[in-house]
Amino acid sequence: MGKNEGAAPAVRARGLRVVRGGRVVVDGLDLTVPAGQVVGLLGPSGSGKTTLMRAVVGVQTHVTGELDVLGLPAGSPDLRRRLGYMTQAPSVYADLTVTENLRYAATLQGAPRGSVERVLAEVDLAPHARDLVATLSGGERSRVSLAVALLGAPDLLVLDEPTVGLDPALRRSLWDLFARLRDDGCSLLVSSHVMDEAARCDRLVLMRDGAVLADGTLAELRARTGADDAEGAFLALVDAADAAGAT
Ligand SMILES: Nc1ncnc2c1ncn2[C@@H]1O[C@H](COP(=O)(O)OP(=O)(O)OP(=O)(O)O)[C@@H](O)[C@H]1O
Repeated sequence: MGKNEGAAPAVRARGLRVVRGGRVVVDGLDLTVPAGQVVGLLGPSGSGKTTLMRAVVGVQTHVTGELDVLGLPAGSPDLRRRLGYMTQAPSVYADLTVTENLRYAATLQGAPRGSVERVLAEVDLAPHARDLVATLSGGERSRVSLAVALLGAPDLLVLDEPTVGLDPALRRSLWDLFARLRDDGCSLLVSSHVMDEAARCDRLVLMRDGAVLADGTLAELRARTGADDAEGAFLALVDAADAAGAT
């Protein structure tokens, strides 16, 4: 039996609604993300991916409807140590070394001793442990942010566009890491607007205008639309939704 069999879904939303700046940006969203999978949250810029992730990790205000994370209401104090979140903006100090950043974050999170060395190895940054973050490349810097999110050995990792701006080899090594974390029992929700990353996900959630356009495996979405890839499936689903809306 798999580690996550019978486990509560990683995320379960019913009628989720979020207002930002006086505007409804997520409207009646229903979604179930199973545990123990790498789930890709895909959609164009402004479709609500970041807003949904912020609601999941409990930092978004003006959220109504039902939202459960690992079987508990989003924002529950008990979830704090079970979630890892990597935002689009770097969450590390440029004037500290990689290790200093991680030690500081580990203290704030109350992460166990030894977690700094563990995450350094996980994101392949041990050779840069003593380097100032200011001297790292963009890809190395985003791996430091990822390492911070991994410090508490989270059950659910929420990553907002972690591969943006990275070269193809680095993107591949990060997706390999996500698969390893999944194999160790972690659930991952990873946003991207690069549709070709869909092939690395166990399951996809396609978002548009603050709602879920479709969700399923890439094979299911391809079969449903007759498209060759995620981008084709997304466009076919947009056309179908527009045609349904026009009638
Ligand atoms: N602080 C804010 N105040 C008001 N509206 C906001 C705010 N942040 C985002 N929005 C709006 O909410 C909507 C959803 O934005 P969100 O950042 O969730 O989209 P996204 O899919 O993550 O986009 P991207 O891929 O560009 O990050 C957009 O229309 C955006 O303009």
